[in-house]
Amino acid sequence: MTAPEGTRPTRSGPSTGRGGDRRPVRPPLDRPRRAAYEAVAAVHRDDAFANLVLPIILREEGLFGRDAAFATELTYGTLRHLGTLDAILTDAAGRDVARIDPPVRDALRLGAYQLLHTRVPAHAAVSSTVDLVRSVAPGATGFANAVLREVSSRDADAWVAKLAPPMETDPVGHLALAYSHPQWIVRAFSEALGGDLGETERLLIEDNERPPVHLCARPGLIDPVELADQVGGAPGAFSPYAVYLPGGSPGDIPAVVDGRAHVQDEGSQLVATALADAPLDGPDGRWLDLCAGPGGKAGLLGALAAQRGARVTAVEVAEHRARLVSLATRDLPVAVLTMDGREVGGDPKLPEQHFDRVLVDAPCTGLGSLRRRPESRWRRQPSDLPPLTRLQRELLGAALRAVRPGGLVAYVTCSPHTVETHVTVTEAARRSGVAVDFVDARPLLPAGMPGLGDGPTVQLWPHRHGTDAMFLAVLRRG
Ligand SMILES: C[S@@+](CC[C@H](N)C(=O)[O-])C[C@H]1O[C@@H](n2cnc3c(N)ncnc32)[C@H](O)[C@@H]1O
Repeated sequence: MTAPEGTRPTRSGPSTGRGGDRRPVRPPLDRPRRAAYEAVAAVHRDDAFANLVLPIILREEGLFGRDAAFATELTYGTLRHLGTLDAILTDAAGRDVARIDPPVRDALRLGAYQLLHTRVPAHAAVSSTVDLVRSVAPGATGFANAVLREVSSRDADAWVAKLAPPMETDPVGHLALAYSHPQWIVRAFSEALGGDLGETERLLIEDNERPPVHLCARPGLIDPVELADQVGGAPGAFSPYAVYLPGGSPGDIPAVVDGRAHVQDEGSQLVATALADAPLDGPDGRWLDLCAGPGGKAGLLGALAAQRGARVTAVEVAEHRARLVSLATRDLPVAVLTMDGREVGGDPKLPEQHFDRVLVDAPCTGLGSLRRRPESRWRRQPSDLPPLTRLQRELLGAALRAVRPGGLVAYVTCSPHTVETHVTVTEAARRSGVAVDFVDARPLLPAGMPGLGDGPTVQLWPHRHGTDAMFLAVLRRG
């Protein structure tokens, strides 16, 4: 495709001099867009994670403050909206995006994102993207220019109206295209929300928002109101330990540096606290975190355990993640074991019927935190579910062996997929061979918290509670 007449961007850069060569001097590629391009390209080329690769690129480029924020917005926004952007680019280019040279494709995605989802003026979005294409694929500037002119001929809503199937006949297809999620994930969310398409839509919208940063003021170490004052934030709506951070880098906060607070979604705080606060008869000194890496919940449980004279055993199979647990729980009564949590009963360090409270924060698809990992919705596949659910069942089975009679097990996922939540819990309990009762988890969450459903399990939601979509089931061993 060649650029139609009159669609080439005009340039107004300073001239190189009088008379002679009057070609404009091109401004150097702007560094925030270059950084965003490098991050998006690394995600697609190297399977990188945006949240890991982008900070490195920003540091290498020396980008801070507003420039870093702009690069971050472009990177995360482009990756979140990728499905919709690709459908639009396919239409605008007259060929499947899969058939566009990858460097040009990633540049076009960034350009289309700026045109449709930011306040960047159209001429700036087009010309900066063409500059970018010139630097990565000089022969493709005319093509890029023409595609972006076509993209800019409609706004985002008009593109959705043109390309999405009708909501009435194909609601999943419509929502998937309109809100840039794979169809199988839209279907899973809708099922977990009881088929309520209006709520499903609100959830998808929330998934495309920049997530807030929550801090956990570790109980007994720092008062959350004091922490909120220090960071210019606000105490959380639900968790007694949550503080909402208004901006800035959490790593620069003294209380985070010295271990009195850590970064943790409020939903994660709530499920860990629910286990710690659930009424329990008999001894209460031995707590177990069976899937502890990188240590967020172990940090909170450790601080609560310190106040109550209990000790936490934190198990993590991956060595580097076990090291992170040790760091996150230094100075707390937490012993870290690097081993497979399924070895309960097969290793003297993990005896059967020994622990009073057990947390299984199981490995899962992470569909409940898509806001935080912008590329993960495109990486995850339905085929991930069978091996994950088998592991979840085995870990929950191990937890039910580890807990003493009368003791409590909390099963937690950061996914609302019913196969990872209800199906896993029901199946693991059935296969465990021990008597198990479901404890109603709703009263274990703060009084007055809305939208907790019919129990006994609890599903938190970004659009209802402002948290990740954490699932919680609490089981008592008979
Ligand atoms: C959802 S993450 C846990 C998050 C953690 N509780 C926190 O709050 O920071 C699940 C963890 O389980 C670990 N894991 C996976 N299989 C395991 C196994 N068989 N035994 C113990 N840990 C396992 C993973 O390496 C991962 O760190």
